[in-house]
Amino acid sequence: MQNEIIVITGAAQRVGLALALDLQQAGYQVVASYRSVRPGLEQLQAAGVITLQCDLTDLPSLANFISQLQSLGPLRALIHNASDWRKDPPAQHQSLLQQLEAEAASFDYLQQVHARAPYLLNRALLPQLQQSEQADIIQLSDFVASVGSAKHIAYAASKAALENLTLSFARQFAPGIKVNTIAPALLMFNAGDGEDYKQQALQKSLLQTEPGAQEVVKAVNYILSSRYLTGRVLALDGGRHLNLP
Ligand SMILES: NC(=O)C1=CN([C@@H]2O[C@H](COP(=O)(O)OP(=O)(O)OC[C@H]3O[C@@H](n4cnc5c(N)ncnc54)[C@H](OP(=O)(O)O)[C@@H]3O)[C@@H](O)[C@H]2O)C=CC1
Ligand SMILES: Nc1nc2c(c(=O)[nH]1)N=C([C@H](O)[C@@H](O)CO)CN2
Repeated sequence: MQNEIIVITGAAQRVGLALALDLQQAGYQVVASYRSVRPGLEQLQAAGVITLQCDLTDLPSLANFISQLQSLGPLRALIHNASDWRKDPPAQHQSLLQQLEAEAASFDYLQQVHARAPYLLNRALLPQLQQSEQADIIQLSDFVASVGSAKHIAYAASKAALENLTLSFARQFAPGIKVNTIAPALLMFNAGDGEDYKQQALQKSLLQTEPGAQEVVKAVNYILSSRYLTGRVLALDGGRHLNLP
């Protein structure tokens, strides 16, 4: 694995940061994309991770990111981690048109981050993934892609689109490239989450725990090491699917 290149999107904080640091430490050369400058950037750079700025919804920015990656040679893996967990807009706009515009903008934006950018990156970087003896595409989805959501309907739909990409790309890119998705339920709370919210969220799964980023790190390492897993969505959800009334 020495110096094999792994690209991770949205890696300046939280899960992406933990993944980038773990894989760099394991001997890969990690290339991390970031949108905003976060404290994690310094940690990445100190560890030797190559950091590239990109807004994945902006096509000129994405094109610039892809051309920087194209100069790097063979890719061992591409990990689609970048994500925006925004709620559906409230019904508060003055006119019907304004309401539709707000909802359409949010819907389109989420499709761009979670489905369009992975679709474009997978296709553009295919020749470099094919140059690796063994290559992986790993996508980060969400438990709600399979059951829907009350307040994050557009987010859940965009993650469902991402999960569907797993199927087409796994078929198209086999046998050289494995394509898998990880679908976590709660991993990490956000700063500002209150105690009541946390208790409610914890009780949604059978295991009732906040597992943290390392759970994804372990799942990614498992997928990278497997020679027989492709086209699958790996559930990482504490048994949330069985927590029925
Ligand atoms: N955290 C959790 O409990 C759960 C997470 N997941 C999934 O796991 C993955 C990691 O989660 P988490 O660490 O919480 O993710 P975050 O919400 O912390 O987002 C990761 C990064 O994505 C970046 N990003 C968002 N929009 C864009 C964009 N348009 N262009 C480029 N980068 C962008 C953000 O950049 P910026 O810093 O600029 O905001 C952010 O740093 C995600 O795919 C998430 O959906 C699934 C279920 C539960
Ligand atoms: N991109 C993100 N996706 C998700 C987040 C997040 O912070 N960023 N958080 C969650 C929640 O943890 C949820 O699973 C329970 O509150 C879901 N997706």
